[in-house]
Amino acid sequence: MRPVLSCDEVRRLEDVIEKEGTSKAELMEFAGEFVASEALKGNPSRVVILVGFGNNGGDGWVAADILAQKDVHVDVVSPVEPDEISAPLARHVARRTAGRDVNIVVGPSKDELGELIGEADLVIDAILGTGFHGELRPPFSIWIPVVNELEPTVLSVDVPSGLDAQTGVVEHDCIRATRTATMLAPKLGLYSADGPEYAGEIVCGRLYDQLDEVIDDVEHEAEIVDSADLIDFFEPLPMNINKYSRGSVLVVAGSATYPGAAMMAAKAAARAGAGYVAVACPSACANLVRMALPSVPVIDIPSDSRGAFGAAARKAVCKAAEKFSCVLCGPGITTAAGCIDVVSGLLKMDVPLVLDADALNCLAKYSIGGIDKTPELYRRDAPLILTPHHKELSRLIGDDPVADLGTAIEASRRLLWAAGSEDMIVVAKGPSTAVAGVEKVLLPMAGPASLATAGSGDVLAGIIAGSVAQAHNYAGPWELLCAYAVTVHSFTGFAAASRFGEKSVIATDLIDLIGDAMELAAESALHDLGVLDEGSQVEEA
Ligand SMILES: NC(=O)C1=CN([C@@H]2O[C@H](COP(=O)(O)OP(=O)(O)OC[C@H]3O[C@@H](n4cnc5c(N)ncnc54)[C@H](O)[C@@H]3O)[C@@H](O)[C@H]2O)[C@H](O)CC1
Ligand SMILES: [K+]
Repeated sequence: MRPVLSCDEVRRLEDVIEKEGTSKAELMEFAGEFVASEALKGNPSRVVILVGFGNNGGDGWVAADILAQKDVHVDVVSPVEPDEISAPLARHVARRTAGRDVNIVVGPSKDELGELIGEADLVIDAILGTGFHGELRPPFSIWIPVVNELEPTVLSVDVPSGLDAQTGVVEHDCIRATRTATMLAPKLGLYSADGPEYAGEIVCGRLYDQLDEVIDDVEHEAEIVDSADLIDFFEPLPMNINKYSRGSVLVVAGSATYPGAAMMAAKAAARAGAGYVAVACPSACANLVRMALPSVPVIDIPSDSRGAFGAAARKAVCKAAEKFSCVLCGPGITTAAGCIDVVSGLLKMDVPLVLDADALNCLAKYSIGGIDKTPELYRRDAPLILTPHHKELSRLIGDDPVADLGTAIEASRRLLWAAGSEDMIVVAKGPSTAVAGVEKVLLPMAGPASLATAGSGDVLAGIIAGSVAQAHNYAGPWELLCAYAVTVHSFTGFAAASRFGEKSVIATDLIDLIGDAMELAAESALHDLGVLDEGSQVEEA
């Protein structure tokens, strides 16, 4: 797993490194060397380097110096003369570079800037990094649209300029990078909100050779999960199993209005590998589910007058739930009184439980001011996995806003710290999904935008429940198991997008591709580990 840091954590890490004897000035030299080495990969003959007033610009000035020494024609575009640069370290390297064989262009007009970029093979964006806040000011608010309009190959330094490195939000405008060379560790904003759209491919410069020894001296906002980290989940099925010992899931879902949610979640749990999946749904939709899923037993639960779980549902559901290795509750249930009862009944049982969709809204409904204030509702001895999207997560914490990855992680931590349990996991769903546990927050590989389609969450909930059900002898951490399920879901998105077209994917397509997705994820893990070479992977896929 690879750490992702907040801006504060990066600053603390720089301080730790400085205490160990490597100054910030030296780090800037290493950052510039890394940028230059990334730039040279494309063998450019002309490079335009856009620099700002701060240390991000400093990295750009160092790279300019190195590239010029490698016989690359370098134009440095600066808002001011090197002597007028405000950050002392950056001013020092700018003055030094000014004495070398580089062409410095101070405050160009729009046309001059456009001409320079038009002639260049590569643009290096060293305008703004982690120090950028608020609204983009001139001249950068003028430069950035000129760059984007010409669509050159752009290498951004640390983060694309205009992106808030912490939140990933682009308020006004932002450089569209082909690649982002980030320093020491990726910043959270590269994975949040607008980050993935603007950052392009992310490469990380370690800068400091003893990074592994000091990186744990600061907290990590999150950790990126690579397929290789999930290798243990791709074991083939052992011979000596039966349908129950493989793992069983009870899907407590559906209503007269939303029978499809129960069908999709149940089928996904089975496709994810559970040997026995049953559905407990209101009698109002039981026959529909039976007809749609011939391989799935359906337990009739008393309905209310609208076809949702009724007053007698809690007892019937809890009795049925006793026999299963995992219970998934929520898809399509509504928030009727009987549903709230069912959720509270299941929470009192010590069965591994996944709460999704309306089960989360039921939980929010019967706690005042957010469930983080009423942890007794969900303190229990078996794994509890909550799978909220941003709106559901906001409801769970008393309607405080959850708008991006950073606020989703913060909200998840509020719930987890209140419960204080290693058995509780929040899968905070969004364009980048965070899997948060009390110990750590994981960022599994994000799927394509095609996954933003109705029912996609029911499929993910099914994959999670199916995976938990199979984890009999699993010693944890549960975060990693959920990260595996999220990764498989992401791969279903890629597989479905290539088969049906990016815009045409619907949730039911994903279910039948879960098996393919598991194979793609396994191949990607073997490739990461160097067991499969590039050629064989392409052949297999
Ligand atoms: N992480 C590391 O170990 C290293 C990082 N380095 C680089 O340093 C930058 C951070 O540098 P800093 O000087 O703190 O900030 P910036 O260069 O990003 O920007 C500050 C600069 O920008 C101006 N500014 C701020 N907001 C705006 C705005 N809204 N509009 C216009 N201008 C704005 C402000 O006036 C400041 O002058 C980090 O990203 C790395 O690239 C080091 O090289 C060492 C290693
Ligand atoms: K930048």
